[in-house]
Amino acid sequence: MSKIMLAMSGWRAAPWGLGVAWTPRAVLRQVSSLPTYSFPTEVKVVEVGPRDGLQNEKINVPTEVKINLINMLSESGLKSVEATSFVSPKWVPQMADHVKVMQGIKKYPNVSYPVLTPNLTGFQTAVECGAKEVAIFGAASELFSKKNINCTIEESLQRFKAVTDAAKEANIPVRGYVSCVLGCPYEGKVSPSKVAEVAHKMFAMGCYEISLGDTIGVGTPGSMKDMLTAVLDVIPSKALAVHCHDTYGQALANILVALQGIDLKKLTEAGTYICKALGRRSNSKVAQATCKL
Ligand SMILES: CC(C)(COP(=O)([O-])OP(=O)([O-])OC[C@H]1O[C@@H](n2cnc3c(N)ncnc32)[C@H](O)[C@@H]1OP(=O)([O-])[O-])[C@@H](O)C(=O)NCCC(=O)NCCSC(=O)C[C@@](C)(O)CC(=O)[O-]
Repeated sequence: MSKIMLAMSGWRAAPWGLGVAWTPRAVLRQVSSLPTYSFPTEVKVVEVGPRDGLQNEKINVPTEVKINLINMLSESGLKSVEATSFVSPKWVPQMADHVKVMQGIKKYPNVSYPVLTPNLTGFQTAVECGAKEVAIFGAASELFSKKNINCTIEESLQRFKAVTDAAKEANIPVRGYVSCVLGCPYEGKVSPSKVAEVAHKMFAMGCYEISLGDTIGVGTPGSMKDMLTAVLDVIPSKALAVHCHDTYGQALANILVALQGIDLKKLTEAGTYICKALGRRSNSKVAQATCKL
């Protein structure tokens, strides 16, 4: 009984509306009349715990522990493990051991180990340490950009262009993160069109994949859908990923919306689609999904 009550309260906004006879049979009838959505047949997991999780740890996690963690994650079957970030140790002391981490981990042949590189300095050091994939990280919010990487969005794009140009030369794939796609801790609401604009610029400069970050976990399935609809106007879904922090317990619901994609106009045009996705919780409660058309 309590389960039914729970389900009923959760379904109040469902398409059939309020005022129906809420018997278990009625509930089942309504569920079976829901449109059926396709789910992905393939899921790509980008494990970000060693970077996004550990960058927030207040205690100093010893380098050896990080290396062991990354090795164990590789052995677990993951194909992509974000290992560290080549950022300033003054800004993020937790990642100050990036050289040792990158040089200390076992590089399994079928696993990629992307690292964050905010500028050319970081890119060059990362490559010297053996990085074969990098990620640049921008934001759809001016204030977040300033507080995170100490420059405006426009300035960040210029720095990223230098990185993507160098990466092209070195034949190194680049992922692009856009933070604050569903809300900013400083500016509040962020418009889907701003997200689409920044994402498109990063895609146009050569990122093979754009990961859309709900940095503070304020997104909901509704805002995720609106944002993705705007971004899908300018970037093909095969090049999109979502990165959902689970701060308010919404990450899995938001990922589900991204995966279903059925209501998103570009996805409905496709006869079949493969959606690569992931959902996970790390120390910092991160979940990330990547959808491929
Ligand atoms: C971008 C900078 C470097 C600009 O920082 P800055 O202070 O403006 O840089 P600068 O060019 O003026 O240089 C200042 C000093 O930093 C050094 N420096 C310069 N670049 C590097 C580098 N790459 N690696 C190491 N050192 C560097 C540089 O050599 C110099 O050293 P000094 O002469 O003072 O001794 C800084 O703001 C920074 O490192 N920020 C990192 C922020 C960060 O890592 N945030 C967390 C990751 S983003 C995230 O978590 C979101 C994401 C991706 O998960 C998605 C989501 O959830 O939304």
